[in-house]
Amino acid sequence: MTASPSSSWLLQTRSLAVVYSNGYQALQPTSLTIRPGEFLVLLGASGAGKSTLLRSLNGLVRPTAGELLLHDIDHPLSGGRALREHRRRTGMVFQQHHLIGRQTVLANVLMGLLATRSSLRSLAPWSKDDKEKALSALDRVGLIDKALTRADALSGGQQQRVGIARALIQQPRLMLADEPVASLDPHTAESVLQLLHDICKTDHLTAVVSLHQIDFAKRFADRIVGLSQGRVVFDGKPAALTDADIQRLYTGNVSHDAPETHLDIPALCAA
Ligand SMILES: Nc1ncnc2c1ncn2[C@@H]1O[C@H](COP(=O)(O)OP(=O)(O)OP(=O)(O)O)[C@@H](O)[C@H]1O
Repeated sequence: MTASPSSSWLLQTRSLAVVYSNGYQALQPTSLTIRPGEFLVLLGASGAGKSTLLRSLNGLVRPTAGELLLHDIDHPLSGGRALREHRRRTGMVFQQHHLIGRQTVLANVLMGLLATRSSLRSLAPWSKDDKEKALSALDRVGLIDKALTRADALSGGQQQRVGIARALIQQPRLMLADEPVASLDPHTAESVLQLLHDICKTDHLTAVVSLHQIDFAKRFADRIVGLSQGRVVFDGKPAALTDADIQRLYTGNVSHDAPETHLDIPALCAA
């Protein structure tokens, strides 16, 4: 099913579910509608299913049931041209950056263009235009002066900025960021997340970002989707997230009959 180009939604999951090959159901049937330009943060304890949901949005994890709908591409996860087109327009930012350490920063950013090219074209050398695009992406993340530095000579925060530039060069409309600041110190994490947020807002990109830091989620998200044991247990604006919701998210305590576990919520928020 396809909606009109002026659609008020970019993507929808309809009862999307994932059972891994060992039989574990990491994502229960999940239906979400994600609007263009929305900065959506996925929260939940370790193992709640955040990465599984996020990666199923571009087929890095294959859903075993349900559907993913895009407003302008039919059956985006069906493979072939539809999946290629969906991935071409989807930037990914990973916790561990996945940079090639011995290559320059510029070369790493150019790698982002591979997602947009046929395998034949990707054998050709980078053009002047390609390099200008890469430098422009580096400029946006404040690293143009590091273009010719080896990637492994950068700090963790700088490497993550390169990861953002590599995603940006694809000119995506959807950004999927899987715990993009989990391995950074709190100050660097905040500046990298602020940058990602600002770029998404300026370019009107839709973002789905998994995070562990509740305070960042509250500050940056337009909408928080909270997962517990593969199920959505919260979906709303940051201001609507209560201490009880947080408790439920981080204890997996979805049953009202289950014994309560008390968490130090202020400490969690500040972590
Ligand atoms: N390839 C796999 N095969 C089997 N089980 C898996 C696989 N990948 C993840 N899981 C399991 O699925 C559940 C959800 O994992 P997922 O990585 O989506 O959680 P998460 O919320 O992103 O966790 P974290 O915050 O620790 O990254 C976990 O119990 C995990 O062990």
